[in-house]
Amino acid sequence: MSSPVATVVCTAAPYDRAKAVKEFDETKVGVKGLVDSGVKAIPPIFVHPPETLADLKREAEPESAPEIPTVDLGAVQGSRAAVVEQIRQAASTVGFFQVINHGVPEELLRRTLAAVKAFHEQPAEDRARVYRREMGKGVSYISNVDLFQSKAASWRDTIQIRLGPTAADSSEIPEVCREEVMEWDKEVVRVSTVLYELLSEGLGLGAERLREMGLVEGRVMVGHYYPFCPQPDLTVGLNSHADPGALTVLLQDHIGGLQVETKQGWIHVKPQPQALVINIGDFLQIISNEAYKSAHHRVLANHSNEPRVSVAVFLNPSDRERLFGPLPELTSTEKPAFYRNFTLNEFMTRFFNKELDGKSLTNFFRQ
Ligand SMILES: O=C(O)CCC(=O)C(=O)O
Ligand SMILES: [Fe+2]
Repeated sequence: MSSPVATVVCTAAPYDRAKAVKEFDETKVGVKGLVDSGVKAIPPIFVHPPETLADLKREAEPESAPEIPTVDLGAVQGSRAAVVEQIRQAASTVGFFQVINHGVPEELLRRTLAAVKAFHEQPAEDRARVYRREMGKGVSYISNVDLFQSKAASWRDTIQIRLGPTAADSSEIPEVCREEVMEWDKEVVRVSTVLYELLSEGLGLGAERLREMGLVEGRVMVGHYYPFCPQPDLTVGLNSHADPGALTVLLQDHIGGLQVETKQGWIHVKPQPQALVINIGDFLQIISNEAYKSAHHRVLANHSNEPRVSVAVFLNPSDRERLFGPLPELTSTEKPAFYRNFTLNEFMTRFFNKELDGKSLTNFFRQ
């Protein structure tokens, strides 16, 4: 007699990722809400594929580890040419540098980080009120800008505030951070104007060239909050990406976790009290005809008990319908334009319809 054949009945429903993502989004309280609920393991929607995880680099680095350059902006008074050269060098290689002596009062750096932290640590119902994916009036609180496009979600929440050319109405900006965001914006405008002048000179152009293209006017601020992650080796804080805009001015707290991809591999952007981190975006790589380079960067999931806070302001041209491409002064028969012309609308639509996992500029290569 043959033995009875066991029939295995699988009662567990197959895992429905799309449903889990939607349910998470509908909580409207982000990763912070999960942490507050006491999760000890990260939900499966946050687990990244093995190829992403294998490449993460968390180990402590030796003292001799490479670092991104630090430029002393205060030295402009002594030797402007030397500062232009340091910035040109950084912008044309790693695409990332830190600036010190930028003139922003230390207490404003501290207050801005504290205000963004306070926004994210408000009672859940206060955050949920501004949780939305559309920028609408110019303020939106979301977890993962690419939540519905990405293969895996990241351990991070964000408040986005439009600062220009049409800024969010100040009454729309949550009161806990309103004053600080507005003061911060003024300082970013001042510092980025100086940086564009130095970057223009580094390209051999007149100091006003980049600024006159309106590259300080289109501004969006993001205030990121990276809560403690119980399983930091299974996810990331922010996927590897290059910023699409012209220039990014970033303020980070003391926790660390930001890394940039260089010829020597991924290196840490070490928190320096009072420094601002500056990076070149794809747009500036294109208009400089690759004299300046945007770089891939990412943030590791935060394993510290203290949350990590960072505030980035993305600087873009204000005119979204104008045609942009490599500047004619930077192209020649020996160095023809590497990219075709495009409008910022076309460029940004391409960026936001995909996962944050790489460069968008390959779509704009000249055929
Ligand atoms: O949080 C950080 O340090 C980096 C943020 C960033 O790269 C971005 O918002 O594009
Ligand atoms: Fe970025």
